Amino acid sequence: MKDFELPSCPQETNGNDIMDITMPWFGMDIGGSLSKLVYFEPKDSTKAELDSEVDSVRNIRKYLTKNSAYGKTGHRDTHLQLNDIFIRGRRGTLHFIRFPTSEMKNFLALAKSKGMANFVTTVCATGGGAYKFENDFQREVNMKLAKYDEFDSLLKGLQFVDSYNRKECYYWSNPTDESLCKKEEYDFSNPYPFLLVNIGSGVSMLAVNSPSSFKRVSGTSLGGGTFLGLCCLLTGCNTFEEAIELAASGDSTRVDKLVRDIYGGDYARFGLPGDLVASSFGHMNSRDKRSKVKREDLARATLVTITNNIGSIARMCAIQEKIDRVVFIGNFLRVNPIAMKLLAYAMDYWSKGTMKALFLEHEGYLGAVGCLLQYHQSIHDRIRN
Ligand SMILES: Nc1ncnc2c1ncn2[C@@H]1O[C@H](COP(=O)(O)OP(=O)(O)O)[C@@H](O)[C@H]1O
Ligand SMILES: CC(C)(COP(=O)(O)O)[C@@H](O)C(=O)NCCC(=O)O
Repeated sequence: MKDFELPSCPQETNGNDIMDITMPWFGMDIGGSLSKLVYFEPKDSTKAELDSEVDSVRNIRKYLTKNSAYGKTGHRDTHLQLNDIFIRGRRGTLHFIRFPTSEMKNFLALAKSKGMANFVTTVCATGGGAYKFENDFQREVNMKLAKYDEFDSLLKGLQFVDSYNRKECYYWSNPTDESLCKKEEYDFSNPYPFLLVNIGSGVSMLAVNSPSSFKRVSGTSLGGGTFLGLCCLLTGCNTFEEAIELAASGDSTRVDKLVRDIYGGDYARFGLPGDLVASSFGHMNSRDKRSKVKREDLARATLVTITNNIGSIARMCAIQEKIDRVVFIGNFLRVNPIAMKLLAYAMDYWSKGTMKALFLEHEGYLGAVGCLLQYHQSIHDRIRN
């Protein structure tokens, strides 16, 4: 286990003093679709520390750790909880909480009602929402946001989480054979270089060469937000979970035009197999085919279209950067084995086995973790200087 040598949790009070007291430790990643909140709960507090803990802080800790649902839309992913984590010499538990960014107003009202405004004067935040909602945090709950870049945060979070969780990184073995395809652990202790593909609302691709050296090489606006948006339009579904459930029992070949629908079989000269999608949604110009298609088929075709497009761009970026390991993260992959297997298949098949698709258990929370770590580092630096 690696202690990242971060400071204990000093907190700026309203009087701008730096105090080392037991306060809630948060990292927030406010994305285009979901807000991710990571909460570090110290587990090594002395009796004196616990006795001196103010009621609001105790109430916040209890509220967050005893519940797994907050209001109608907030969730704690209890299966992702990490115990025995060391941050700046403090031992504790990391909790992972998410809510739709569209609920930010309600989140701020809840934070206010729990007395957060009285104690936590600065919260570390990353993602576009750290900029967009900065004034709302200040106005509604008197909180300052310490803002960190989302890609710096992602990479710091990735290194930290992977160093703690032996089972963090995995791949899908035998991706070209559905009956043999299964999830396997991957030793990511020697990771560089790798391509990081963050599939959030949109998609960003980073070539990562060392812990501190990366560049954003590409991106696409056809991402997780596009999948959900199109699925809602085409099927009338309302949630990501519903969209994935529909897709799981759908048949995309009733929607997509395949190579064999055009060639009658493979297009052998250029190695295009008959079951390859030639034209996504290509059948849907036919009134007859439209009349037979089900919501499930449309959801599946949407998922396949978006995923294959991301896989194809990722592969081209990996070739261009001469990288053979591609790590896919972001909440689009949450409860989404169909997409992961498709990406694993695409990387393996088109690279003739030379490229590997990797995945991470805390796929959607890396930015929030990294942001929490950076906040502690910067406070540490401020105290030292
Ligand atoms: N409960 C959910 N609600 C909304 N979108 C979800 C949910 N679970 C997974 N997703 C998917 O995750 C995407 C957002 O991923 P995320 O990594 O959180 O990105 P962002 O930072 O842009 O919010 C959504 O566009 C959607 O495809
Ligand atoms: C603007 C973003 C970095 C925001 O991140 P997100 O909230 O989607 O995770 C991302 O949506 C993105 O890279 N979009 C693709 C832009 C493009 O390269 O076309």
